[in-house]
Amino acid sequence: MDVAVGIVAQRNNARAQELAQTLVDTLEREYEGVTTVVDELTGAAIEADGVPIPAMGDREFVVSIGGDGTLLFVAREVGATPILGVNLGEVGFLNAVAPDDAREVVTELVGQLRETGSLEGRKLARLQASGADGAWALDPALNEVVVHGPRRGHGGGATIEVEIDGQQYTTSHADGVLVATPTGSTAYNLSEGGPLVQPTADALVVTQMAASDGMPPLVADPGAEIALTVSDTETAYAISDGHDRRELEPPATVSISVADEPVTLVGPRANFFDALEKLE
Ligand SMILES: NC(=O)c1ccc[n+]([C@@H]2O[C@H](COP(=O)([O-])OP(=O)(O)OC[C@H]3O[C@@H](n4cnc5c(N)ncnc54)[C@H](O)[C@@H]3O)[C@@H](O)[C@H]2O)c1
Ligand SMILES: Nc1ncnc2c1ncn2[C@@H]1O[C@H](COP(=O)(O)OP(=O)(O)OP(=O)(O)O)[C@@H](O)[C@H]1O
Repeated sequence: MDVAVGIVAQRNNARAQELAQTLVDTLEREYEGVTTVVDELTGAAIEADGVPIPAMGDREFVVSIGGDGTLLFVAREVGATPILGVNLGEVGFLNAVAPDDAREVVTELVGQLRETGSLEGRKLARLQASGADGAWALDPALNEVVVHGPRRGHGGGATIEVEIDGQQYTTSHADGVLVATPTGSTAYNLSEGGPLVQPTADALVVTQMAASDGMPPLVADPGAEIALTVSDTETAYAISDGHDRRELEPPATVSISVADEPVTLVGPRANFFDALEKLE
């Protein structure tokens, strides 16, 4: 079969752009029937034609070269298209492949596609967050959805009630409340005292942020319908993966549950316990 591969390099990162060039050269020169396309910024840097990243949605897979932020960004843009994460960032928790191994892994994936017509991927759950009656929705979150008051710290919080499947879990004054996926458990959730979750576990985590009268972080059923109601403040925000942000008009309720469409990662799986060392 013909194979089409998308490649996104972290912007302003010459090393990432060079690796993108190497992958383009390797795949286009050494393999017949394989086409590559890069994103617009990478294209400008390596003097190739680039396409908007959402247009890579019809590729067999997309290579994200950069840090965790770049992978989160690519995942937002390409939806269900499988992603291979190559780590050129500082933490690189979501990206299992080292730059020196990228060529080999990419060619292996192309080989697999040609032999079997498909790729074995791992599905990572995302969260959907929406306002009352579905009036608005955030981009699906791979890490977490945060609802917080006007700002972090003294005097910046709000009262936030947490309901799980219609039952109250806790109400407290807090900087915010976050709902994390297993993937996101090692990110913001960890800084706020939430538990680490093994990536193969099917669960959601609800963690209060600097609550004055809080409850322990809760590991919730993946099917849970979570409602966060924010009050006693002029403004508040709901944020997906630190990027897609919605200003709320309190009192306001944000409904959070597992999204229909997961992210699919391909390539070698990072060893979770080894990867934890990166967080220290
Ligand atoms: N205090 C905090 O820990 C804090 C505050 C804000 C945002 N964040 C995280 O940053 C994410 C957005 O990432 P970005 O790179 O666009 O922003 P960013 O540039 O602010 O990076 C935040 C850091 O989080 C790391 N990170 C992201 N996802 C991770 C994961 N699943 N496991 C371990 N580390 C991870 C990144 O490598 C980076 O070091 C948000 O989803 C949130 O989880 C963390
Ligand atoms: N090729 C690109 N085209 C457009 N925007 C990009 C591109 N690459 C990265 N970005 C933007 O940069 C952000 C990610 O970069 P960020 O500085 O957070 O680095 P990172 O991948 O997390 O690496 P590090 O770990 O070094 O911080 C994305 O959210 C996106 O907005």
